Order: sequence, then structure tokens, then C-alpha cells
Amino acid sequence: MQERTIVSTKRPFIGTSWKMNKTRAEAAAFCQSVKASPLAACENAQLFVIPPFTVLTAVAEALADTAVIVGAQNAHWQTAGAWTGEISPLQVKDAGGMLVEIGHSERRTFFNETDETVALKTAAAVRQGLTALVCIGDTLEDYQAGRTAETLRRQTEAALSKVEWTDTTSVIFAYEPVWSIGDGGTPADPSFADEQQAAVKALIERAIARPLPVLYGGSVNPTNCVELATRPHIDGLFIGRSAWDATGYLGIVRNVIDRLA
Ligand SMILES: O=C(COP(=O)(O)O)[C@@H](O)CO
Repeated sequence: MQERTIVSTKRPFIGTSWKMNKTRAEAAAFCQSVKASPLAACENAQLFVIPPFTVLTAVAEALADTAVIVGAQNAHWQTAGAWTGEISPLQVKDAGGMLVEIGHSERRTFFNETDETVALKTAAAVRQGLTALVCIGDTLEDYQAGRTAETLRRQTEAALSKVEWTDTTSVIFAYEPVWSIGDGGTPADPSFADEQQAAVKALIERAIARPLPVLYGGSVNPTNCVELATRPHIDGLFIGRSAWDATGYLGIVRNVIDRLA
């Protein structure tokens, strides 16, 4: 199992969530391809993979001797109890996860995730020593009404509001415009994304007097990955569809690290 912590400021982070995809065999095949690549030992970027709970332990074990961090797509704010269908941060850690994604727009939209539950979950995840990867993002309505900055400020402040900070507390943000995610999504213009991320980073520094990485996610692909990842305030990429097969994922990693070398 993986024992490292990720307070790393290594830039860039490049990771993928598989969302509700992959059988055990498909997950194993992905891990095998990653392990066969020299990028499995990559030191120029912090790679991470976020599989579904059903294969979390298998993926964590398969990638244990690589530089790839493994995480979960969600976790509850309680450590244990009568919460049918939920998984606690303690269980994520016990299953081999080092990181937990919190507040993805699909959870906010379809599973009633709120700023309050994101705050509770973020605090609970870091209490267990997990890295919290907090997703924030404006809806199309926000974007069209010019409310992007306001929404990001509200979500960011809420996510940070309950965290008890220590030297090893590890929180990462991902700016993921809701209008850019998934089929039919439009990738954000890199300058627009960079501008939003600069504002989020400044807000974080004001709020907690330390910098935190802010990644970009939403329709990242082999063509736009370098332009996004090389913007000054984009600390990495969080990828869905284009990284669900290992070749696609490794191709994006290669494109980005070659450019940053
Ligand atoms: O949702 C995400 C991006 O999905 P795409 O399919 O790349 O648009 C991000 O959270 C990674 O899962």
C-alpha cells in the first residue's frame, strides 16, 4: 500500500477520475499499462488516479511501487456509523487511498452536495491524513451572468472554512467549469481559466496564509493540455474522458512534461 503524503508542491499534478467506469479487469489493464511505462516513475509531475470504490484497493496495490497516487471519488464526513451506502475517510485510507475528491459538480448537481457538506467532508478527509481534492466550478448560468468569480469565491471559502491546518494538511483545488465537463462540454479558454485560478489562489492565500495548488478540469484533451498546463496559475490537470484509457492518459502526461522540461 502507498504510505506517502502529498503536501508536494511538485508541478504539475496530472490525474484522472474514472467516474462510474471500469470493471476489475479493465482497471487491472489500465494499471498494467501505466506500470509498463517509464512515466510510472515520473518525477516531473505528480500523477494520480481516482478509480471507483470497487477497485480502490486493487488499484492502490497495483500502483503501490509507482509514483502514482491513488484516491477515492467521495467520502463522508463521519468516521463510522449508520450511513447506509456511504464510505468514510477512514475506510478510504484503510482501502489504500491517499486522496479524496470532494464536491465534484456531478455530486453537487445529482447528489445534493452543498457547500456545507463539502466543508464537512474536506475537514474530515484531512483529519484522516488524506489529501482533499476539492472541485469548484461555475454553472453555465453563472458564467453567462458574469457570476463565475462570485461562485468560485463562495465555494472556495466554504471548503476551507472547517479545516484545522497543520504543517502536513494537504488540500488541492480543481477549477472545473460545469459547462466544460463531460460530453458536450466546452473546454475553458486557457486565459479565462488562468484568470479565474489566479483569483482563487489569491483568495486562498488571503484566507489561510499559504498557497494551495489549483488544477484545471473540464474537456482536457491531448490538443489543449499543454496550453492549459503551461499557464502560470494552472498547477495541473484533472482529466476525465481523454484519460480513461491508459494510452490517452500517458499521452497527455508526456505532452505536458515534455513541454515543461
Ligand atoms: O469531470 C472532470 C472532467 O471530465 P472531462 O470528461 O474531462 O470533461 C474531472 O473532474 C475529471 O474527472
